[in-house]
Amino acid sequence: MSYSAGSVAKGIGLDTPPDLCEIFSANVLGDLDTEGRRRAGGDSAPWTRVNVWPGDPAGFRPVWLAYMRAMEALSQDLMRLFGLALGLGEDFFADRTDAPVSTVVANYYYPQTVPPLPGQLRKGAHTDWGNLTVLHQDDAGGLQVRHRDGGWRDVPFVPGSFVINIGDMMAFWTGGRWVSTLHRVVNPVAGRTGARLSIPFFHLPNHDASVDPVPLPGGSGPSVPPVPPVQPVPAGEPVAPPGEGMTPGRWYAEKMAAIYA
Ligand SMILES: O=C(O)CCC(=O)C(=O)O
Ligand SMILES: [Fe+2]
Repeated sequence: MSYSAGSVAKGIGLDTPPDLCEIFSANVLGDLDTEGRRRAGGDSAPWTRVNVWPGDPAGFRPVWLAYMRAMEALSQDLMRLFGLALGLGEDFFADRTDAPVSTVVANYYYPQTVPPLPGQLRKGAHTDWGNLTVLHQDDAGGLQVRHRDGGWRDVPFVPGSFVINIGDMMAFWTGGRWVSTLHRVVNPVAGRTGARLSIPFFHLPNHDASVDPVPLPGGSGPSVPPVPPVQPVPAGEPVAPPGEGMTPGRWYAEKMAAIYA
């Protein structure tokens, strides 16, 4: 049921050793029949795979399905707020997100009993690929976000709360006005071997929605200086605007391919 998590930092061009993390993953489309999944865009797309559920513990599958439904509804509410915040109206994203290919993941950061390799983290620096991420984290600590001043800030555990990350799609749609949060999970201090668990829900648009920048009231483009890239990321921003013909589906598939290469 678990496998190597690959290296998420490869998604922004960093060549790092594998993340010290195991993953369980399920997609909102993964329980549809073959035809339902195929309609979501091509046989090889990652979100057209069948969900594989463990039989043990009993009740695992219905709990996760209910959680995915609740997270999808919360994410849709947030997208309506995003539309209002951008001056586009609450329904602006509706037809771009009415057949979402969202994914839920459980990240199990196992106890570290041997020293990490140079450059190896629980999860390397990356941005999330969707519209937004609703992240549940436990109190073990280690999640950090990149700050405009070039440093990293700890994201504290706040009981009963979620962490919301802006993803690549919001950065594309807003022409960089909203920044796709660069983040990572650092290793526990030497000798502290405790595990960590986090559960991000990656809210994705329709696989074939347009990701071209939309004209924003007040003008598009960055309103704040870009976050400095993590060295040795190639020059430019961590998330470069996609070329012609990019779709969320292709962006997601290409990032996945880089991460698990
Ligand atoms: O474990 C965390 O707190 C963050 C996980 C994460 O960034 C991810 O899975 O994309
Ligand atoms: Fe992430």
